[in-house]
Amino acid sequence: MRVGVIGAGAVGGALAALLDRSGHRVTVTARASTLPIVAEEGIRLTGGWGEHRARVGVGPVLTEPQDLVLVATKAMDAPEAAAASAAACEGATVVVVQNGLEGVTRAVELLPRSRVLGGLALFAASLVAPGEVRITTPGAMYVGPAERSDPVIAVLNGAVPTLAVSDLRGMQWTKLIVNQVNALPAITGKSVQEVVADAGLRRVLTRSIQEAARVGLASGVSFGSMSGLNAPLLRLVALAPARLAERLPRLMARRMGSVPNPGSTLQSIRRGQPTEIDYLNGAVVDAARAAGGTAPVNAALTTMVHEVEGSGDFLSPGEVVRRVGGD
Ligand SMILES: NC(=O)C1=CN([C@@H]2O[C@H](COP(=O)(O)OP(=O)(O)OC[C@H]3O[C@@H](n4cnc5c(N)ncnc54)[C@H](OP(=O)(O)O)[C@@H]3O)[C@@H](O)[C@H]2O)C=CC1
Ligand SMILES: CC(C)(CO)C(=O)C(=O)O
Repeated sequence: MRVGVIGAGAVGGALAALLDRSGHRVTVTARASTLPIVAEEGIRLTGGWGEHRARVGVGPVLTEPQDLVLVATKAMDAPEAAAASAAACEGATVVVVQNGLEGVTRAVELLPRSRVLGGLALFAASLVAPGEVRITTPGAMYVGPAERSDPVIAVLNGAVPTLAVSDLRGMQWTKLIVNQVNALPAITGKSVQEVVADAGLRRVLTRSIQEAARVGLASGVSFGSMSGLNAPLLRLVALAPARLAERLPRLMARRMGSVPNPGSTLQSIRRGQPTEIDYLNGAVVDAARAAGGTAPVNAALTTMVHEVEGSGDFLSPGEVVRRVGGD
């Protein structure tokens, strides 16, 4: 199958390499200094799914028609990146592999001649250098709305464990809960596992998770089941005393394994790039407002990530706990 991947970063690079390994004809888009490196050396995959060097086609945009296209940029870059390759997406299935709530809706508007699906990646990937990706935690992809028998699910599942989902919105919200682990590494420079091991930061993370789960419930969301999280558990976590709810971040860190995971937001900070935080904790703040409430912990975390983006200076755990305030 002809597969195009828009955005050869951590997730796009990993998926491009895995699809190449399972025999597909893969072309990726890349910018600036990444393009000549991928053209010359391909994409190198290491870590939890083994080693592979993928020789893939590469250009600034997709020019040839594709059967399947994966959009794997950060949320704020996706509209421009997808529009630039729109002609090659005509008639193709486009899977927007992205965190946050809005990616699919925006892509449907931009690509009216494509079938657009959403993709939620539960694996953790680090872009260690241009064209080089390390899988720090292997995990599944959830794609939908789709049936189990959908040929696109079969193609993806041949490369990376992929499950079809019917209620994409419920799954996007559960992923938004998982992505509560992103902000604190971006603010402190620590891995997700280090954040969870720190008592003060773990308390802040627990409060942001509980707040996000309450906002989801107030918005009428029916949380999907993914990676040990499901609707009854998240309802329990939303209402439980903080001490009990702290078990959830501990469970999430355990599932991540021992290889330090910076998360995708800290990786942007380390590269001096803008982060996606307005689409993660920021989305919780927006949803709270739409439901007539507030989300002060998620708002404080969003503000602090933007501060670190601007200054490049990480905050100490004590400062973060103080800034988030009240228990
Ligand atoms: N990393 C992870 O472990 C996970 C990430 N995700 C989600 O997946 C999505 C992608 O994240 P991730 O792979 O980490 O992000 P990266 O920043 O590693 O990769 C994004 C890629 O998109 C490229 N890009 C940006 N704008 C354009 C454009 N206009 N045209 C072409 N390419 C462009 C970037 O190029 P350049 O290098 O030039 O900036 C970069 O290579 C995000 O929504 C993230 O939240 C989900 C699960 C896990
Ligand atoms: C799954 C997880 C938390 C992996 O790090 C992720 O989605 C991200 O980093 O954006």
